[in-house]
Amino acid sequence: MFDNENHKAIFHIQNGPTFKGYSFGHNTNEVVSGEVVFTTSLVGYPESMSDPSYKGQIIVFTQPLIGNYGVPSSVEKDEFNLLKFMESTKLQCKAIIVSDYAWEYSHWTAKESLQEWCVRSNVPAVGGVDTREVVKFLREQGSTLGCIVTDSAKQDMTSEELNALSFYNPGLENLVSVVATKSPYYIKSITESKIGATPNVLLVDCGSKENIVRCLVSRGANTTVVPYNYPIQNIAKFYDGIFISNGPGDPKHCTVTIDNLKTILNDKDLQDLPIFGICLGHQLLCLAAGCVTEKMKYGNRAHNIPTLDLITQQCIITSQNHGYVVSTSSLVDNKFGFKEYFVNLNDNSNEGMIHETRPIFSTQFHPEAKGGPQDTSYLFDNYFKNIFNYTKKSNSETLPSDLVPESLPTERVL
Ligand SMILES: NC(=O)CC[C@H](N)C(=O)O
Repeated sequence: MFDNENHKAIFHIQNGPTFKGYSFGHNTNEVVSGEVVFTTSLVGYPESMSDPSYKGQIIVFTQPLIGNYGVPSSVEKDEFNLLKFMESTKLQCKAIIVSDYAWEYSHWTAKESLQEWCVRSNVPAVGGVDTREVVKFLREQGSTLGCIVTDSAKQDMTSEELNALSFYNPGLENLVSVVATKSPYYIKSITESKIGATPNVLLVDCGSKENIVRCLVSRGANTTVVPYNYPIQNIAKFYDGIFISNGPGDPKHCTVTIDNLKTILNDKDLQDLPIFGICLGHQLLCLAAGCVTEKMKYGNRAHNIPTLDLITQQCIITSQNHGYVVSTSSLVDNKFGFKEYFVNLNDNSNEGMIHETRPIFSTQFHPEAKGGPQDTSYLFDNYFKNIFNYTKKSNSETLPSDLVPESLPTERVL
């Protein structure tokens, strides 16, 4: 369908090297820029590229051959009315960089090529780049901004000219407000919960991956999803558990969510309420508990990161995608009673926290694993054990009218 194997493209890292390759995605007269990050995952490019946490980022895939199994349907739904293959309704990252683009693809789920997906989503894609060289630079220099030039008339730009361009920096923006649902929606579980009564979970959407919702409803929870800035402290008492999702950007931009969580942590009537957070959700919970987050040199993005469970002393292999991290020292002697739960065995960075007595824990890695190994799905089971042990203090109040399940949409509101 496309014949742009010879369409030249430039990938330039701000104040760093320039790579000349070919464009196999969206071609534009404009220069496209963002934060350059690399992932060492071997599979799962459709899941990564549709993960809202990658908003504003240019993903460099170190797996040299990308595109060989095509792209599955971006609209097909499963039995819960959730997207079957994608982690959100859109291709979320700013652009992609690969070594070798596979012009031919084959897979039973494939509906289109990676090129077709990128072109119709207006996402630039550059092939023919020495991605090993890119990673060597980023590991020394740290994550940095970069740009892509696909305009044929601009292929002679010098690195001085490229450095003089203005680069978009996603770290400066509250991207959670861009990707999160705009108003509440509701997913009814059609699975029998293991304990008879169907629990009701409140999911705080900061840019949730579709599989996080699936991990909840497939275990039997009716799930109400609310935007990141919804005043959850006022409605937490109506639910059997709170869940805080993943999401893009610097966690410090989500001050509303942090403040709301702080109120919940301090509420005497909610001391037994189960809470679970993943990635950005972990960072927000930690910030609410008085911890500190910082930007990592180049982040952890991979599907095989060894992590130690400090309670069982077992090593688990985890799926990760983050550029910020909770400072471990800020978890020591935590005034809310939290302690470190998991630690990264590659770089010793924090991978989770757990409360000493309350049913609250969170992880920096991704137990929902799309893509990635499912070693840590037991954490969703532990969350459900907490939910089943929790007996809500009976309250005679009724649910606010904007959260009555029957009147809510059944998919995210964008
Ligand atoms: N996957 C995520 O939730 C990422 C969290 C946060 N945006 C980070 O990069 O650290």
